[in-house]
Amino acid sequence: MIETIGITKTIGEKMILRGVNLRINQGESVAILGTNGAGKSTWLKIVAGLLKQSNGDVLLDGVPRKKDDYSQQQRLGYLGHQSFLYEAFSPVENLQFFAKLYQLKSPDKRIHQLIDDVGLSFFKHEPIRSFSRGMIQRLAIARAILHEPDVLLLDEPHTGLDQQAVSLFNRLLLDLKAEGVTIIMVTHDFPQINAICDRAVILRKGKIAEDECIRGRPVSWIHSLYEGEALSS
Ligand SMILES: Nc1ncnc2c1ncn2[C@@H]1O[C@H](COP(=O)(O)OP(=O)(O)OP(=O)(O)O)[C@@H](O)[C@H]1O
Repeated sequence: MIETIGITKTIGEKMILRGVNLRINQGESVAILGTNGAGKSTWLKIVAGLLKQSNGDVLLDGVPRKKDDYSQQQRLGYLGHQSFLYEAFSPVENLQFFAKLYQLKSPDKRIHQLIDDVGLSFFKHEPIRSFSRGMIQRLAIARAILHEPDVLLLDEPHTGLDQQAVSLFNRLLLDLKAEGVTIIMVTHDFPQINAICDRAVILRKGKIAEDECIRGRPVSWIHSLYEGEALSS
């Protein structure tokens, strides 16, 4: 379970988050929505431990989140706007490097399987510096789930993916969801929200404006919720 209690974030004069209270249970799949600049990525980075909140608490199964807590870090997979990959390395070498960081035992089979799963097996020994944006994103997805986290924090994960990669990735996410992995996805992509998520949280100006179950709802309803209309209709 992930809980953020009264999270605020101020940078300089700017108050980006204004008291975000959110509880997400293990196995939930939640979309975090909001207009540009609403504070979605900032909130996600705080949960990921990449950014420190100004006030408030982040709890992971009731335990305060600490940046250097290795066992907490091990449970989370984060995919942000930066890939964290090394361009001189091939897909295999990149994943071997991260497997070492996560101290995975005998990771080779999983590395090759994941490269296969994201459709990069043909390029697995080529340095990624010549890869397209979508290919990098495919590998970044593999990197984020390499250590089998039970909470996935995804910031606009479908960006740059072609239709085939979107389908591959969604299938992968749905498999993880079926295994009980928590999925928290910042996105503007309504069809993908509809395909993956059961709950939508809408941030407006650094605060939660809506928090609704969207299971079985059409994309148009989620749109209305986003626009602030659904509850009155
Ligand atoms: N390091 C920083 N210094 C100053 N302002 C920042 C910093 N990081 C974020 N901000 C500001 O905080 C606000 C929220 O940013 P954030 O990236 O969290 O928004 P977002 O909801 O993810 O937006 P988008 O949909 O555009 O990705 C923005 O106005 C942004 O300019």
